[in-house]
Amino acid sequence: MNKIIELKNINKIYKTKVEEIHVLKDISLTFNKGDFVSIQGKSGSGKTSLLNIVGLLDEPTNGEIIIHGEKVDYKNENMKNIIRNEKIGFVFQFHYLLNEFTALENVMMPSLINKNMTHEKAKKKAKELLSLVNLSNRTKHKPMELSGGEKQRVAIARAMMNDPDIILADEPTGNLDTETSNIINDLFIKINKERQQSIIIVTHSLELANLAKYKYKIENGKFNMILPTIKL
Ligand SMILES: Nc1ncnc2c1ncn2[C@@H]1O[C@H](COP(=O)(O)OP(=O)(O)OP(=O)(O)O)[C@@H](O)[C@H]1O
Repeated sequence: MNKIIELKNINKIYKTKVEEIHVLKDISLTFNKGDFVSIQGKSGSGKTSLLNIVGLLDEPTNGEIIIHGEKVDYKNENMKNIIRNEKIGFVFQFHYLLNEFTALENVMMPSLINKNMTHEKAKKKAKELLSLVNLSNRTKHKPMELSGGEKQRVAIARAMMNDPDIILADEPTGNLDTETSNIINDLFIKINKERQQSIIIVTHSLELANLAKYKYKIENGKFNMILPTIKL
């Protein structure tokens, strides 16, 4: 198996003026290449906290993260930026597309920031990704001219621009109706199957969670695998 991300004894404690909230308690987990993982849990259980730690958007209070066999050094901003830009794609509940740019330019953005390919190559690749998410007919539209589901599909295409090993999605269908959510769900399955990209999804949607190969639930700061029900 090909380990992509390992979490070792991760704790997250938020300290406010009035209290300390111990959100994640000694969590150890491994994500492998091609894994499709869903994370469920009650509101406030720590799902986003965990995803932010996996995506290096936040630091754990203690514990280690190892990415491709290399321990993350939180003091090393350069290392964190490289991992965030090259190895991880993010999809959030809100699309965070830039309103002044077209769908095509939004998808190209990560590679323009990374400067890892020519403008022409980036354009070609962004077009291919928009075709993958069935939006070839919307490349010149700006976010205001797209529906909610279309915006989210552009955001997914953008997350894939740098060929990340892993896509982290936080409530990606949270703002969408059932029909549009199903389109997005199918898209995640397609990406995972055809491109072998690992996907970790935080969701309240049972439908989406149930598509995953590995299902977890966070309860009282602990991570528990939901085992398949065996019919006798
Ligand atoms: N920066 C912070 N400072 C203090 N407390 C925080 C901070 N961020 C999150 N928390 C608290 O940590 C807990 C976990 O938050 P988190 O956002 O991870 O939950 P969640 O499971 O994603 O919730 P939801 O499903 O509602 O989005 C919550 O009780 C929240 O109030």
